[in-house]
Amino acid sequence: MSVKPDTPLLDTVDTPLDLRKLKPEQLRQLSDELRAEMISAVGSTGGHLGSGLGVVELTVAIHYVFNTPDDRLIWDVGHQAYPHKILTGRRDRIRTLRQGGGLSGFTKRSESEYDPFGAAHSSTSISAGLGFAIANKLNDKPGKGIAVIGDGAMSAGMAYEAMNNAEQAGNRLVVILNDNDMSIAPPVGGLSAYLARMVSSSEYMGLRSLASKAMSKLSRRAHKAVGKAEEYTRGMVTGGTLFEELGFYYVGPIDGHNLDHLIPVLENVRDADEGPVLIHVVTTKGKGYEPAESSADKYHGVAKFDVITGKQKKSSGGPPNYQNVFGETLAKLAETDKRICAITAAMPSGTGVDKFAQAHPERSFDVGIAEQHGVTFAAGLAAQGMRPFAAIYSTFLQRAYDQIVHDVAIQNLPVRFAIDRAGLVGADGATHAGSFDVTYLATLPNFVVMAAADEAELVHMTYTAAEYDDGPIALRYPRGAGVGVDLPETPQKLEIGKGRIVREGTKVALLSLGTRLAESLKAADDLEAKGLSTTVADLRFAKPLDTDMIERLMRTHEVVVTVEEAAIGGLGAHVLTFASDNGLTDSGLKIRTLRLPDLFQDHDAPDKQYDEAGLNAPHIVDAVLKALRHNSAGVEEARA
Ligand SMILES: Cc1ncc(C[n+]2csc(CCOP(=O)(O)OP(=O)(O)O)c2C)c(N)n1
Ligand SMILES: CC(=O)[C@@H](O)[C@H](O)COP(=O)(O)O
Ligand SMILES: [Mg+2]
Repeated sequence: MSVKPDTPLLDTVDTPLDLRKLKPEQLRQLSDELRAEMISAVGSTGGHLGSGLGVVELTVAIHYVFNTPDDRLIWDVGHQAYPHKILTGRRDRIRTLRQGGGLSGFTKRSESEYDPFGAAHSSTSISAGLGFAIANKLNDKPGKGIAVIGDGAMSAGMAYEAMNNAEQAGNRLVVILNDNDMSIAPPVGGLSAYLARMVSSSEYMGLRSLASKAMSKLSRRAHKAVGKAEEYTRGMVTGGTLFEELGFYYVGPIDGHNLDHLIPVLENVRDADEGPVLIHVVTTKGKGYEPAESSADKYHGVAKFDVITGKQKKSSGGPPNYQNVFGETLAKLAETDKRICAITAAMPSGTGVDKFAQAHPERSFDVGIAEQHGVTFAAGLAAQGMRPFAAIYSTFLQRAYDQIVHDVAIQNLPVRFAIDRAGLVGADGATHAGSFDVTYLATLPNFVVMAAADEAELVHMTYTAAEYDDGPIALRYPRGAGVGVDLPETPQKLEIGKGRIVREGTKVALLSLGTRLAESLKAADDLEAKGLSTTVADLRFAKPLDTDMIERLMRTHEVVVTVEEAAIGGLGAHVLTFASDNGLTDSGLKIRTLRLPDLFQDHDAPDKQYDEAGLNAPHIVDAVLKALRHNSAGVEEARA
């Protein structure tokens, strides 16, 4: 348990209206208390820590200077918005963050009028901010769009698409680039290097005298204030920055922890007649909490932790997680197969690609938050004879759907998709759930779609994908620990489109795809105990289906139930289509499809989410009994 900090000043602030009553000289104390409160809260819940710590002063300054909620403040990704939540009427629930029924770990429209736009996937803030700004302009309403976007999020194409369009917003759009020189991992690529040069270049520092030139492009009022602004900013870059070329007035870089710098610069920008403006703010991820500042990932995402020591309460021991199994298996395969490459879109540790990178740095590519580019890059590699694995979370792969269809599937290129975070993910909630990939991939001609039932299957599927050169192939697996089966010494090449019978019965057949296999086996035990002989098949492939096996089971069993951690339109839909196309439903066969519900499920513990989804063993049993019109004891009910 973390002790709640003493926060006398913060206790007087429930919303930004209270904050704006404070004197500027009180904001330092308020920020310190806000930081302590955030550390204490995340210590007791776990969650995203480093990013929020880095924007404490920025959060205070924005709400102090701008007229939120009428000025529409949009936090990119939203993982840094905990201090914002504390200052916008949600402090009383801050220790429910990411818990079932509690506050979301991201911004969410239904939570507060101070969250005008929901987020969690990155790089949407400038587009949305532009939308708010233009809507207000068209309706002659006051209110700017203020987008706060990190240097990592700035690597995505969408940010540039938005900036390319931003001029029409004029001074109603303010972009604040929060540059902490970190993504989840250290940031990559030319843009990151460019920002680092902007911040550190001695040439630039020597050009301070040109500050007034840059600032004079803003309003006359701002021009008058330029002396003050110049004094408070660390300097200004001459014209010609990338952002200026895109039509922004660039201001910065400024020290994002120094309120004496932040407040007057934000005031100037608020009052400027011209725009759009981009303020380049330099911060430190994890600021003000030593264990975070000194950790390699700056405590991006943490388990519950002891505030004094910073030690996280992570469970040790137990089965290896799927990510490590994938990364290590691929690294091993790549020792003898020089064509294997791995691609991650800014999630090297999350996907296990870091394991591959340690062994094969020259064949490992972190493309930044750029899933679309990552997929087409993989397509190019595949077209040139390489064996690329694009290791991307299911939810983030949604971004690259046209690239999947147009660049990969239509050209039938053998890109291997290692689809991580398949199924429900727990505390990150609906935005991060891997619900749709089976549906969106298995509908595409040429695709092979596999789902691992356990970590040993993941080894086999990784190998199978590596060896498959006939077209695109995907393997999906969930977040976290495996089920504890032995890992094979030698991976097997699976026959494409063939499932396996795990347990043979006669009356009920459960067709499982993915890690619901364990629940299906539990359900089978229960059904057997009720006298219902049950077959359990691990289909392995959503596409191509093992039609021989499915037809045999349909012809020999009374009830067939599909079970998958995927939305409607996945395995169940394909099995039903096959059955009806082939007349297998014409003679009284009972088919039921268990899948994720047709709604966006809120964050909670994964097992509870699966309970809510109706995908645990009791739900499978229930579906069978209902199909057979048996009561819960397995006794057949009289028909009306
Ligand atoms: C489309 C998409 N891809 C990947 C992620 C995973 N992700 C969340 S935060 C983050 C790093 C963001 O870095 P930055 O914008 O610099 O923010 P910081 O955490 O440094 O404050 C990544 C890669 C995501 N949320 N959305
Ligand atoms: C904000 C974000 O998108 C990531 O930080 C995400 O929360 C990571 O999720 P995992 O913990 O499953 O890697
Ligand atoms: Mg960053």
